[in-house]
Amino acid sequence: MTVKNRIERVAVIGAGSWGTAIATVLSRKAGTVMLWGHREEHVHQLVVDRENRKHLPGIVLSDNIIPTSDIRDAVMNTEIICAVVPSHSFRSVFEKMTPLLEHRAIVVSAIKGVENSTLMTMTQIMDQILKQEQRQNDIQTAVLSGPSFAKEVAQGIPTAVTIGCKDLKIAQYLQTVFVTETFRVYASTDVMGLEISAALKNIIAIAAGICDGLGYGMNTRAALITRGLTEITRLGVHLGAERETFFGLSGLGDLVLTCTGDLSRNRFVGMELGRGRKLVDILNEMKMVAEGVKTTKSIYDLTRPLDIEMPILEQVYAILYEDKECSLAVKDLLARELKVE
Ligand SMILES: NC(=O)C1=CN([C@@H]2O[C@H](COP(=O)(O)OP(=O)(O)OC[C@H]3O[C@@H](n4cnc5c(N)ncnc54)[C@H](OP(=O)(O)O)[C@@H]3O)[C@@H](O)[C@H]2O)C=CC1
Ligand SMILES: O=C(CO)COP(=O)(O)O
Repeated sequence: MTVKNRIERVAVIGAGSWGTAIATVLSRKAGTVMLWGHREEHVHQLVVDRENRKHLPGIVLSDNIIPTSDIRDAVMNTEIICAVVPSHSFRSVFEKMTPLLEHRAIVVSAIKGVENSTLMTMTQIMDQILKQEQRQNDIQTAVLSGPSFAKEVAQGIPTAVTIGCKDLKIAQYLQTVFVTETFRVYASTDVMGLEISAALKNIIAIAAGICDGLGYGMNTRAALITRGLTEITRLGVHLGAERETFFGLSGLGDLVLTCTGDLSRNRFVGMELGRGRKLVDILNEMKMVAEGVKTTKSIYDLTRPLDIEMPILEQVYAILYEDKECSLAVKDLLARELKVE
């Protein structure tokens, strides 16, 4: 039995689908799980209904999950905090949170994205703010990533993820905190590899969705997953990540899940684009975040000055931000100069 380390109190910052699912996992391990949401009326609804109707319908919140809209209340007396807000809102949330963190707290990002304005990953944002607040030697940061649709995790469907921290001992401690009978956790020290693979798989999932929306078949999807993985690995290794990470749960694992799974919001955006709809209309209708849209811009801006070949990224960028026709983008990908694999 691997379900170890029952702890008193943990906090989940972000009451969307993934935050609520993680709270459900942690509720089996912790005495109290504080679940922070940014909108008071949503938190009130969680308190009254004991269900997140908007983001994770059908899952009953156990009694030890305490929804709150007061971030001080959420992080007070709490050693482990899991951050699960959309990447574009993380900086402002973390800025609010930092002065309130207990001495020696550990903040685990379960967010998959790269910030538009700074091109930073979530742990880079944390490191920057912690330094500004002179708390870099006090607070530890980590990442949770892997193939994990919120709905399936909350339903207790067997799932495996990876937790990364530069300090292996802390990653191994967090393993024991998050693991349950159905939620298996691996440890890693390759924080950059986990964050880059997690963010970039969403771009490839949009591409896979586009091809599905255009009516292409399994051959196309398999090619995209394989060449997408090459592209993600190329950038990750350039940024200092370990090659092996891209063949693990956060790399190949999440790429396969998101490029093939009907629950993926990123693949959904791609499918609708492939069917001919406009991005703005698709996003306006969605209740949840599709991180790949913003991340495509971040990674495009990040790689432009670098000499790194990212052909799928470039085509997804052109479709999302330059209104390129989807079928023309696929045609251009296929017409590229022939290569050695
Ligand atoms: N869902 C999944 O299966 C998985 C998601 N992830 C990652 O988790 C992260 C969160 O995604 P997910 O929970 O799915 O997204 P959702 O869209 O389901 O929920 C996002 C949550 O963040 C809230 N939010 C929006 N803006 C802000 C803000 N400015 N400040 C604070 N909170 C805000 C939303 O509130 P409201 O809607 O009420 O405004 C909502 O509660 C993403 O990076 C995603 O890639 C990772 C693995 C699995
Ligand atoms: O990251 C996810 C599963 O691991 C969720 O993917 P989507 O954001 O595309 O739904």
